[in-house]
Amino acid sequence: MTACGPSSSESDAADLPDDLSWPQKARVLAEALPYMHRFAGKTIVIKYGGHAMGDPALARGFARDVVLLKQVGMNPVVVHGGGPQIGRMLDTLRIQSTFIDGLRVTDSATVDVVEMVLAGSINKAIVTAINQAGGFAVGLSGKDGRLIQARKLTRTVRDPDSNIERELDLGFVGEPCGINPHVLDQFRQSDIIPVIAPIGIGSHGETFNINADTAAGAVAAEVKASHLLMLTDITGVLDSTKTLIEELSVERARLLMADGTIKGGMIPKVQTCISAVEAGVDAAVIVDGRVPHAVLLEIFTPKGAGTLIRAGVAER
Ligand SMILES: Nc1ncnc2c1ncn2[C@@H]1O[C@H](COP(=O)(O)OP(=O)(O)O)[C@@H](O)[C@H]1O
Ligand SMILES: CC(=O)N[C@@H](CCC(=O)OP(=O)(O)O)C(=O)O
Repeated sequence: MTACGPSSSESDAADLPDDLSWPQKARVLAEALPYMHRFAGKTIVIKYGGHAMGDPALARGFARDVVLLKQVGMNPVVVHGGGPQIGRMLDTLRIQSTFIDGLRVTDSATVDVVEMVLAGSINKAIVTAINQAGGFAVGLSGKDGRLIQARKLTRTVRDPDSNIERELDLGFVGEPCGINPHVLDQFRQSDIIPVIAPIGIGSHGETFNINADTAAGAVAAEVKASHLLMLTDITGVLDSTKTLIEELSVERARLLMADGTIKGGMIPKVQTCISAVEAGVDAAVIVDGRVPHAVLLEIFTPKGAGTLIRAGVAER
């Protein structure tokens, strides 16, 4: 390929505060070596949430982390969200939007905007950032190669007064019912980093809006990822006293959702982590994306930056 000029991968190294001496930096690198060996060849699915994307320096740091994972022999797969960005576009277009349990009720006008924002501007911004950081990213939505096949999501609620169940209609909100692994297999063999927008394709060609956490979990389960990292804008799962829970068993997670301690956008995140570890993903971690290089911290150090959920006994 003909080069058109330098990428910014070297020039933006000074984006983040430099608070380590050179010997400390050398030690960090040396300590990362065993993790590089352990995770070489493993697939790491990273869910990059809309709230974690706000700060340009952090976004550049994220892109560099992803490139570094690929460079040292891992197989990063990025699945992104963009809820706040969709919300802003809907506001501009004066389209009202409501959420039920963290899911956007999606009518036909809304699904067009969701696809435009997710598969259009956000997907391309992330692809550009990774490529600027020296990587080779390719953007896809779940429609490309029928990567994410989806069906309409149905939700039932029980009326507390009458105790009668009724079905809620969330419109074009979908749930993944099949992931085409061949598409991602092609990338695993190459230097390409896939960046996936959580748009699903229905059996009749309909477009479905899929919560990005759910999409990331389905991808992680299908590709048998070793790690699922969920980058968000909070330190992790908080208990009722607002204290960070560093390790969360599946049982306790279910209790905290039932008693309302875990609510809103954290519900699909935690449900996704549970499904992922039950499907064989070794570790699902809700990570604070506001921490510079949160991905590297989580993968290359014994002390991660959020809440770890894994089947069996969790240790950290
Ligand atoms: N128990 C909890 N612990 C932490 N965050 C929670 C909890 N319950 C609800 N939340 C909310 O979930 C939000 C994360 O979900 P969301 O806004 O959808 O993030 P993203 O855009 O990264 O997917 C947090 O910012 C917080 O407001
Ligand atoms: C069904 C549903 O809620 N879809 C989400 C898709 C984007 C998303 O999940 O983005 P975050 O990860 O940034 O929240 C939405 O419309 O906002």
